[in-house]
Amino acid sequence: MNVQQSMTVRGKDRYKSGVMEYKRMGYWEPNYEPKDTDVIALFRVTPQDGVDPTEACAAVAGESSTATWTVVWTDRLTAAEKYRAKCYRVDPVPNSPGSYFAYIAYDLDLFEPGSIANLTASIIGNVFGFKPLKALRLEDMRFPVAYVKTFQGPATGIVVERERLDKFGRPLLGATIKPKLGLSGRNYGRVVYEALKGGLDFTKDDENINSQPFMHWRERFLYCMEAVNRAQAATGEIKGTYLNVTAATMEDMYERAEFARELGSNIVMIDLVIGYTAIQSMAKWARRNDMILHLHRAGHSTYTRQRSHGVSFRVIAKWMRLAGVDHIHAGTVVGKLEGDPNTTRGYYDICREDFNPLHLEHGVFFDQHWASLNKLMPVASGGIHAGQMHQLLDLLGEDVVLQFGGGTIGHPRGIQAGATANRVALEAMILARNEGRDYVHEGPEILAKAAQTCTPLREALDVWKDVTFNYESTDAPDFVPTPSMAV
Ligand SMILES: O=C(COP(=O)(O)O)[C@H](O)[C@H](O)COP(=O)(O)O
Ligand SMILES: [Mg+2]
Repeated sequence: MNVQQSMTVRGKDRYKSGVMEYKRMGYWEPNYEPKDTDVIALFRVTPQDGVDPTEACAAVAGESSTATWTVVWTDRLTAAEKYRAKCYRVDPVPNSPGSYFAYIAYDLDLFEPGSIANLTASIIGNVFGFKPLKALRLEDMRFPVAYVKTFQGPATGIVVERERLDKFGRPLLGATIKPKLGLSGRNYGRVVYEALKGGLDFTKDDENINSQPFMHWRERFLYCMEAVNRAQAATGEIKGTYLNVTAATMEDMYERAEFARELGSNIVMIDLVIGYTAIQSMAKWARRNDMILHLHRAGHSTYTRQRSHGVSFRVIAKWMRLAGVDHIHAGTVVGKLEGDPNTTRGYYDICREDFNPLHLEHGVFFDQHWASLNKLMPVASGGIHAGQMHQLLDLLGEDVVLQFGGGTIGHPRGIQAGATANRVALEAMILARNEGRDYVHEGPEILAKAAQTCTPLREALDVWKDVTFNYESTDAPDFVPTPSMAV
């Protein structure tokens, strides 16, 4: 669709004062072959009516690298050709008139090593507010190995997490304490104890539990760790509770994390809303202190959910693997929150594989080597219950934390019973899978059989059997990938 030759103005005309189209300033280079060492970003660009698509895509390259709206002679003091990001390919988005995929290559030297803040200041810095665009979405990114190697990656990783917990061969089980807000420290600790004693591996503070008047953070930490210790003693298993250290300042977060460590916690938690630099700081702290770092993606849906504008969660997942968290909420598919199966599968692969091959059906547009960065444990959380165990295992695999908040605490016979129902459902499903049974199709039967000797499971299945969340996905691709889209 595009003029397939460079339109870059060369010679002395290039630096004459005045406004020049971005595609003529050198930000559209259709013959450019991206180097192995380039960072690549794929944007979905929706230009305003009447704006030439190639110019809009070139502008995205320009505004996310070196350009401003007019020619500046000071470009000549730099290696401008190298530092200019180059849009090298523009494809119309299939079935979506007016939208274009823009592939943009950035020289590695544009980025400070090991800094998500610096990366994002370019890639999502100014450009999302650029007036000639109606909408802009960052769909995917590819990072060269040399760049990946400048990041710490997950502080602990899946392998070491399992070794520390001494739990193998099955998903881990967790629960978010409910109600999210209002419990006193003592009552909160009681919920933690019962959930862990009933059979869960982890409990979790919710995203908005920090240090409110009804329960200051030290109170929460003290009661939660008492609960963990008692549950460990009662069950002989290692247990954990994600103590949310999210706070207003880094100093406060370090203070809270250090107190969690002093009390013997094996895990702390942060929210995505603390920002990339704070996340990287906490990842380094977690590595130094032998702590697992759980990330709740609080806030992400404000910019990940719409197909045409924002940042895809697959990109956030990549940034977070680089940044160095150990757990990341990545969707449930069957639960209450957004999650198209194929797209979610792509997020899980980004967290757990050494190498992600291009897989358009899963929304993965590039090969990505992870250069031995640790693997990141995805967390499935939000409106799930024991009756979905076969689907969860099938869709999400084994290296995942399945978190049932309401699906534990809302059990008719209480929290311990809710936890037991989930643990028994999981163990029954793992046994069936290991015996080679077709557990996906026989799932309901397998659960019913286990429920014959487990009253809590029977009650859980009875109370939640009809609960499903079948809504149309807002994030699933609205196009069918074609082979020509493979780079
Ligand atoms: O409180 C919950 C879930 O509670 P419940 O299990 O009672 O529904 C979590 O904050 C959400 O799962 C976050 O969503 P995501 O994991 O998609 O970020
Ligand atoms: Mg929550």
